[in-house]
Parts: sequence; structure tokens; C-alpha cells
Amino acid sequence: MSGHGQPVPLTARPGHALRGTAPVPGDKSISHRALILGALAVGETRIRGLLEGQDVLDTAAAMRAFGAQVEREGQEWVVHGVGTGGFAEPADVIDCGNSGTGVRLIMGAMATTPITATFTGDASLRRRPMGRVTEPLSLFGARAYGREGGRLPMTVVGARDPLPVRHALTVPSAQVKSAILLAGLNAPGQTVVIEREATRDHTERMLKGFGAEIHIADGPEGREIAVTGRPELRPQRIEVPRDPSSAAFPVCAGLIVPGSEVLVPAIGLNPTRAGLYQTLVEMGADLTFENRREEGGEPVADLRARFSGALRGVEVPPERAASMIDEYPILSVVAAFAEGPTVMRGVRELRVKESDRIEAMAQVLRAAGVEVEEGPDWWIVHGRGAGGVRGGGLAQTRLDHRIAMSALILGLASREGMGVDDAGPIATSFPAFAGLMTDLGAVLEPGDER
Ligand SMILES: O=C(O)C1=C[C@@H](OP(=O)(O)O)[C@@H](O)[C@H](O)C1
Ligand SMILES: C=C(OP(=O)(O)O)C(=O)O
Repeated sequence: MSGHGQPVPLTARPGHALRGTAPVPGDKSISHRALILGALAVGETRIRGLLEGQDVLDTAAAMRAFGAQVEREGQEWVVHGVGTGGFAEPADVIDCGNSGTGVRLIMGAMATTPITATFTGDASLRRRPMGRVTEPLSLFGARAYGREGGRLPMTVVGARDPLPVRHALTVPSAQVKSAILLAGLNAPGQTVVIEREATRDHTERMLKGFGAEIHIADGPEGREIAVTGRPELRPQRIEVPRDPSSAAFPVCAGLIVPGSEVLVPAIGLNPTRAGLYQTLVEMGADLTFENRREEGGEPVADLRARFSGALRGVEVPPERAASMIDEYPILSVVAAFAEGPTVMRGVRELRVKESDRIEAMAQVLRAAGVEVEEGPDWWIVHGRGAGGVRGGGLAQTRLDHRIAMSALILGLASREGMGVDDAGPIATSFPAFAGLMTDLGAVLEPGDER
């Protein structure tokens, strides 16, 4: 929903060790895809562990608007799909709230069906670029009419006689890749997407599960993903693993709050998502991966994070960026508590997320007494070592859940704490965040007066 209520100020108080188990919610990326592919299958898809964050609830509402039935039945979500090409024309504007994934994947899913839909979102989503999806979707024959710079609100007119497409991504984006693959489902013949850098592959994995013909091979320009159009997707039972991007917050808090030991069970560790954890190990984190196993086709482990008083700054390889793109804000917080600089390059994409995440975190870190340098696609955090971060200040969360959670974790580990002007956006991806952190022993108080 684009309506954003009253701001919810919240303050993190320092000086309390975090101990216990933190069961984080279901994976946001997989949850969106389960609803969308469920809506495109014929028959009943059942989903367990769906993230009930606002981003995903907005996608559920959108799938209803396109004609699918989506309901919660006890612990499961049940989707009655309409089949590829079976989307009905929505009677009203589709409001994707704060969710880039929601709007971009849904645009792809409807772009090769002869219907028209108008999309909007909150003030953050209305600032984000949509040309990156509507340009490749125009190759199928779809047309898009939006505001200056390819911004929402935007009307997409689906192609009447779609053509299959072969397209090399110009940005490393799983959202763009997925939009093209979903559009390809209703184009005759083979649609091919080529990616130079591997981005999260949940769409490919789930398409296979639903019975689509999908081939992945390394070609001269990169990874080639080919999907054959007009399959009859078979409904599935889906278990959504817990979200590694949400797990990052209690794990990183455990590493930097003195005296902590936090267990975060059953976290999805798909290699296209696990870059943060590799980076933390390189920084010298006391992080262990227990009970490694497979659940629902995804690698999973229990993560144990213990306070690590001697973290070292590192240079994060740019080719790792896609596998941890949403984790740079919280990594920058850990970097502040490490010795020496942490260098992050090849991260231009951070500037077009829910906020400009380099600028947003630079402001938070500087307010807390941490030196940050930045350029168009890089930034460097000069770590102050354990106990070296003053904290203080009031973070502007800019409608960005990850900035809000990162600033609060910084506050818990700092000397003076940290307030955020609005913790409301956290509900887009991790509604239970404050409760779960409080259960570990964190002190989070309403209000921002310090
Ligand atoms: O496909 C997805 O589910 C996502 C892809 C990433 O965005 P980009 O594709 O824009 O990199 C990521 O930032 C987002 O949180 C989820
Ligand atoms: C970038 C994110 O989400 P989205 O693009 O779906 O809004 C995120 O969750 O960090």
C-alpha cells in the first residue's frame, strides 16, 4: 500500500548483551515468486512459511486483482492460479507499496497478456527507475507509459501477439531477469536472458519446480537462461526458507554487541544470496554454520554468531556484490566496529534501492562518529574497532527498512545508542524485528528523545 501511516520513532539503547534464538521470517524474494508463479499455474498451490511482510501482502493483493484467488488457511497460503496468459485486466490501480520486486516481477508477468494495468507505489517506489524492466518488456511488444525518467505511476499495455526475446541484462538485477523470464512464459518459443554477473536464481529454481522448460548454460557473454513459452505450470507445495537478508540483522548484532551469542536457525544459504556471510568470516567473525542441509531445494544451515571483538576491515570483491546487495547497509555497521577500512566497490545499484543506501548509511555512520568516503559506485567505512563507535544522533530512515534496522543495530552496539525517525518501514520485510530483538535482550524504546 502506498499510504504510509504516522512515523514510528524508536531508540536503541546500548549496553545489553544479546542471547538466545532468533527465528527470522520467510524469504521475501521467494515469497513474491511463490505467489506470482502460483497465480500463473493451473490449480492450487500451497505455501508454508510465506513472509507476511507488507511487500509480500501487496503482491498477494495484486495477484487477486489479476484474477487469482489468494487466501490464508491456517499456517498455509493457498493460491488458485489462472494459468499462463490467464491474467484478467485489473479494475483498479495496482499499488505495490514499497516493493521494487513486487512491481517489477508483476509487470513482467502481465506484459505478454493483452490487458492493461496501471501501477503505483509509495513515495520511495515512485522514485525508483522502471525503464530497466519496461525497455526489455517492449521487445516482447508491450508498451509502458510512465512519468519522466520511467517512474511510477505507470501504465503497461500487454502485448497482443508477443514475440520471444533474447536479451543481455545491462544491470545486474534479478528483478529485471525475472521480469523477462515471467514475460517469456506467455510468448511462443524460447526467451533467453543473459547475465554477466550471477544474481539470485530463485525464479529459475522455482520455474523448474512448477514444470517450466528452463535451460541454463554458460555462453560467451555470460550465463544464458532460456525458458520455453506457453507451458502449463503445475501447482506446487512450497516451503519458504527463512530469509538470509533478515537473518543478517540478528547475526551482525550478535557479532558486535559485547557478550552476545545468537542462534539464527534454518537460514536459506543459496550461494546467490550468501555473500555477506563469507565477508563476515573474512573479517574474522566468530560465525559458525551448523547442521548444513537442504530444505525445499535450497541449502540451509543454523547460524551461530558470537561477539567478535577483533574484527578486521576487508575489501569486498565487486563480483560478490549481487550476492549480498541488500546487506551492504548492515555490513557498513559491522565495518564501523572493525579495525581499519572496509572497501566496497561495484555497488552503484545501492543508489537506486528504497533509498540511496550509500548516502543514507554515510549520514547515519557520520552522525555516530564514523568516517565514511563515497563515490558514485563505491564507499569506504573507516572502522573504529570494538567499543570505538560513539553512536548518538537520529537516523533518517527514508522509507527504507534496511536503513532503519541497520541504524538500530548500530545503536545497540555503540556507546550512546541511536534513534530512528521512523521504524514503520521495517514491516515491509521483517514485521517481527523489534519483538525478536527484544526477546534476545535488546532494549528498543518508543520515541526518539535520547
Ligand atoms: O529479485 C529479487 O527478489 C530481489 C532482487 C534485488 O534487487 P535488484 O534485482 O534490483 O538487484 C534485491 O535488492 C531485492 O531486495 C530483491
Ligand atoms: C531492495 C529491496 O527490496 P525491493 O527492491 O523489492 O524494494 C530490499 O529488500 O532491500
